[in-house]
Amino acid sequence: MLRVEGLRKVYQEGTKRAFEAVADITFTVEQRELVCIVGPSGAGKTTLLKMMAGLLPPTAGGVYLDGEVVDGPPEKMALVFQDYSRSLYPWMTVEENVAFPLKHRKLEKSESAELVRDTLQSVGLAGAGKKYPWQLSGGMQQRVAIARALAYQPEILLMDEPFASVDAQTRADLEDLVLELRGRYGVTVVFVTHDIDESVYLSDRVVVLSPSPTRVQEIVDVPLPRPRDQVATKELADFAHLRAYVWRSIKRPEAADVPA
Ligand SMILES: Nc1ncnc2c1ncn2[C@@H]1O[C@H](COP(=O)(O)OP(=O)(O)OP(=O)(O)O)[C@@H](O)[C@H]1O
Repeated sequence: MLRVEGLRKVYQEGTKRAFEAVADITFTVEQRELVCIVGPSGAGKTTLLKMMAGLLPPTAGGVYLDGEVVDGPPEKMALVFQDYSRSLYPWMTVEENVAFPLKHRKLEKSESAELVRDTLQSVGLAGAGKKYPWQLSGGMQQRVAIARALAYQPEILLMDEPFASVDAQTRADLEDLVLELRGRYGVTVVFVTHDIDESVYLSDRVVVLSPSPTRVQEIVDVPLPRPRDQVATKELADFAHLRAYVWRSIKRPEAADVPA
């Protein structure tokens, strides 16, 4: 349903300092799939996600959602970024932040209030609606950002290193929250991460990117059983094997020659 085809991005095109960030990327994401994108630092992961979100025009190729070209932010998509402190409005309460994107939808006030209440409850923040973001911990603020994205009722959630700025325990909790919410809302998730363990733990498939100018190095299937569990899943020999495989593919592309 979401197809990335021959995508290329050259920054400052036509100038002497033109820089090819993304060379040629093609892959598809099926409905309800959870696909992680990993790659070395500076590989162009954010550039790719911005093009997928219709925020950055590609130099060549295209992104297609249900067969239609994406040339601006699609109604069916929502985004969650790493930097929750900049993505939430500090002068608005948690409820107002979650309700903000709903203003574009012509919803009854009661309908909008119900969506805000339900999504805050689903991320475990039922009691925090009247607080301001700066009164919450980093992990709680990121939950607000997730609730805001879900209240918009997207078919696709694009997440750009959403848990890179929180501590390890909170990160594990938020990973499980994403898995639970995907089950509950049936949303398709594209998740950019630096963290190989995180990519294997969450994914149905991992798209491994090469260093810049970026190409798809390979796409790794992750047939680990669901529901996943932070301890039981990570104890599996298959988890260790996949993790090592993806790691080698990123660090030493030529060394990932044992099939996953
Ligand atoms: N607006 C821009 N103008 C020029 N070059 C840019 C611009 N945005 C990004 N780049 C360059 O494109 C390359 C890819 O950047 P991008 O942020 O997409 O990579 P990334 O894989 O998300 O990085 P990281 O792993 O560090 O988060 C980098 O070399 C970066 O300097």
